Amino acid sequence: MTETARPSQLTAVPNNEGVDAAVAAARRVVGALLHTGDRSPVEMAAVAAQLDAVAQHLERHAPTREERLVDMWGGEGVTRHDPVTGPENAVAPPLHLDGREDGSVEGRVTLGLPYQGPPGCVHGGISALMLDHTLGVANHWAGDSGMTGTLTLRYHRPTPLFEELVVTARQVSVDGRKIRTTGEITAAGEVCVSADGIFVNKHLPRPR
Ligand SMILES: CCCCC/C=C\C/C=C\C/C=C\C/C=C\CCCC(=O)SCCNC(=O)CCNC(=O)[C@H](O)C(C)(C)COP(=O)(O)OP(=O)(O)OC[C@H]1O[C@@H](n2cnc3c(N)ncnc32)[C@H](O)[C@@H]1OP(=O)(O)O
Repeated sequence: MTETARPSQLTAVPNNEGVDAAVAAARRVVGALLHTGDRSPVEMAAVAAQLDAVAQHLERHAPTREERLVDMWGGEGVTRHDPVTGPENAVAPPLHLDGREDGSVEGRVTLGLPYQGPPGCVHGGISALMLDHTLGVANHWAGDSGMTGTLTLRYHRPTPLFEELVVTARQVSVDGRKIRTTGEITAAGEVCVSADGIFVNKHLPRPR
């Protein structure tokens, strides 16, 4: 194999400390709020006050938005903030993607109640989000990448919550600036959602 020197981890690995640890706790809070709901003895007004106090503390010590944007895009490697894989983003499931030697990328994730659409199943927009991102990362892994121009999805069967999902994607072709990419989400070996994307080779400048 000639590719062993290439890093195959295409998404940021969470540090179990710093903001990543706080974000993991925030994800837990989001899940716990949804699981608890209003029909519990929990005093939600007190919970709201505690959470507001945490938010206020963070806001007081945050850099400006412009500074933060520069910081977010400072590294040349993988992003830590995106809403699919980002360990700094509490709304990210998070999905962790690895590059495979056959040129495709693969990630595994189990989603809970915050991502529910139909009863007990993943919201179709969340599937679209994961596939859009995974197709984008597959392009990055293949070498030619760009912005999503058209993303076509087929929902074959409901995508289950609370079960391991495998999200895969691969670049199919590059024709000038147009990049074709496909991917799918499977559960227990069955295809739940498949995606065909046309990406256009364009990159917005990083904030400086
Ligand atoms: C978020 C994290 C990013 C991290 C990046 C850095 C490192 C991280 C490492 C790994 C991660 C890698 C990747 C990131 C993962 C996911 C990425 C997320 C994807 C997105 O979330 S991205 C946001 C949504 N996306 C937009 O916000 C696009 C808005 N839009 C535009 O910016 C323009 O509209 C554009 C650029 C689409 C085209 O504009 P343009 O002027 O450059 O194109 P032009 O007219 O020159 O056409 C040239 C040829 O493309 C064909 N063509 C044109 N438009 C098309 C379309 N829509 N569909 C199909 N084909 C189309 C024409 O037909 C022609 O084809 P032909 O040559 O054959 O005639």
